[in-house]
Amino acid sequence: MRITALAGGIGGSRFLLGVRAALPDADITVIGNTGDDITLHGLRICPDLDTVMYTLGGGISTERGWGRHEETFTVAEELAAYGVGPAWFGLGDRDLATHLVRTQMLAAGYSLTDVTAALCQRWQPGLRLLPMSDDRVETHVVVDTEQGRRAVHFQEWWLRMRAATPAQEIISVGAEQARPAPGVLDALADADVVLLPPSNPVVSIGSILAVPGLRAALVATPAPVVGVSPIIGGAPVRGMADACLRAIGVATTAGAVGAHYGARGTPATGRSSGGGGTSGGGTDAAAGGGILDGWLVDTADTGTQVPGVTVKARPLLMTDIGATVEIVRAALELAGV
Ligand SMILES: C[C@H](OP(=O)(O)O)C(=O)O
Repeated sequence: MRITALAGGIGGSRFLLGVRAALPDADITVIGNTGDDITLHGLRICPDLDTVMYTLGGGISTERGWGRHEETFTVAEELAAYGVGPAWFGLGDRDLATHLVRTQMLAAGYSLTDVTAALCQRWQPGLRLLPMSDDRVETHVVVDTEQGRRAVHFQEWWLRMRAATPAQEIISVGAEQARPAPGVLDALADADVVLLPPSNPVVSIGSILAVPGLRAALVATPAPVVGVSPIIGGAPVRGMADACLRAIGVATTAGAVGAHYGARGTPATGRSSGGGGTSGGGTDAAAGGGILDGWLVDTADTGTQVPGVTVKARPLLMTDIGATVEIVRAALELAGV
């Protein structure tokens, strides 16, 4: 079976562990979010791609959910001693090696797709990890500060501001010019099933959908498309998705997020921009419309309805790998595969 999943970082990776365990023989392709990417100290850092790679490759810090296990932070401490920040970004020593390799390869002319494949040679995640685009797309957040309105990088808003400063707007800078990375559109067209893990619907899945052509490929694929709600009982399972949803005028409920994704082929209600949550991918709106055939919600949200979408309720907490496998099986059952 060919499974294609769109994924952010921590939530997406935990779900993917379940996909791999549920279907060890499946051909799994992951289209990873690169909107969180940032350049620090001259290094290109791809937090979500690395979280998928480390989690599936057994190198993740399971306590933190991001970065390497058995990590040290000597370089970050030395930088701080020079007064060089930002202190809010956790740059570990082991992790640094990944960014050095990536930056060196990008500078030598390799694409992010090639670099990601090369890094995965080491980690053997058991799936094909593709960046959503080889072109640079960065999520920026418009906030009001004492110095006035300004745009900050998503990482600064998420990590330094803890998403506590209301986002006036979330923008996918560069999305309109971005092209899907090689293999991305084929992975959607050739899939037997497409899964949307319980990743952040705005800054993870929304960023991926902001790449022109991605939404249209989801609408057009003959494969069923099933999503798993990241919202349970009116709150995000983890992360600060509520702050992101507020910014795009979508309520923090499983039903509202399902309607935001929308029934496949129909104009989705509640979707505030063509980019699927973030603005900047607006040119894709013409090819727009909803993307879901099925929507899995938690039993806390039993009774949720999304017009045109088959909704099923079951426990959605990914407490351990066994529970996650059962969620994946329910998603596949909903997809009818
Ligand atoms: C819900 C979210 O999942 P991600 O978008 O990182 O996959 C998170 O873990 O913050």
